[in-house]
Amino acid sequence: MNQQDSLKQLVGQTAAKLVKNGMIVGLGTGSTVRFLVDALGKRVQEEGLAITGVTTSNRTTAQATSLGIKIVDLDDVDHVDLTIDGADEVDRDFYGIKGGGGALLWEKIVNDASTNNVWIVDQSKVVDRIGAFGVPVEVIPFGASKVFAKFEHQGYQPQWRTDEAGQLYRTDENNYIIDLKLGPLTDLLALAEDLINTVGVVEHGLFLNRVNQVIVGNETGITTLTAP
Ligand SMILES: O=C[C@H](O)[C@H](O)[C@H](O)COP(=O)(O)O
Repeated sequence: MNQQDSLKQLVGQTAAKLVKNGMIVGLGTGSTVRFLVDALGKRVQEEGLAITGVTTSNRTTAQATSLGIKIVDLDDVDHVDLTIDGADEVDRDFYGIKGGGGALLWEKIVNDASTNNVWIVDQSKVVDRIGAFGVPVEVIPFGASKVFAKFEHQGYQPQWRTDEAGQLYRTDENNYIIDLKLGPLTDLLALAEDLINTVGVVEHGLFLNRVNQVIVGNETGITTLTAP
């Protein structure tokens, strides 16, 4: 395992300890969350930890179910106690970008329904100013090229997300993703507002002040950042 994966495993295993018996737990998506779900599956199997999970992607559902974690639909619970998710970038004000794995829409919905939100990241994700990663935007397929053209016109430097086969990437909701390659961002609130008000946009990957705690894995171990 390379160093970055070791850090992802470390934060995943650390966050798994936050989960208590009886909790309704939101499970994020991505390579870091995979380690969390592995660790939770182990606790379910070895300690009899009784939890109910809601997931943010079909991938996470498949992994969690295969490990014996009970998964229900978000609409079948009245709240979520704690959601643990990864992130692509986060700054010291807890402004973040998500959606590198294409799961931003369900992730934001579960985040919104959750009393507490924790992100788990390796140190490479903590930045002074978010944006270098790009901003993923989920758009419905109908008329998507019109949205793309609008973004071009606005100077947002859009790129279609493609899959391994070179086809347009499809999300779990069968939508497309357009990545905006804007570079480090200054007026985040205005951008978020503009994106969500663009007809055809379903959701965007700017997660602004949506998390209570960030668990960061670095060479010296774990650092926990708490919301400013
Ligand atoms: O759509 C995917 C999610 O937002 C992920 O949580 C995010 O991309 C981080 O993923 P990873 O842990 O693989 O870097």
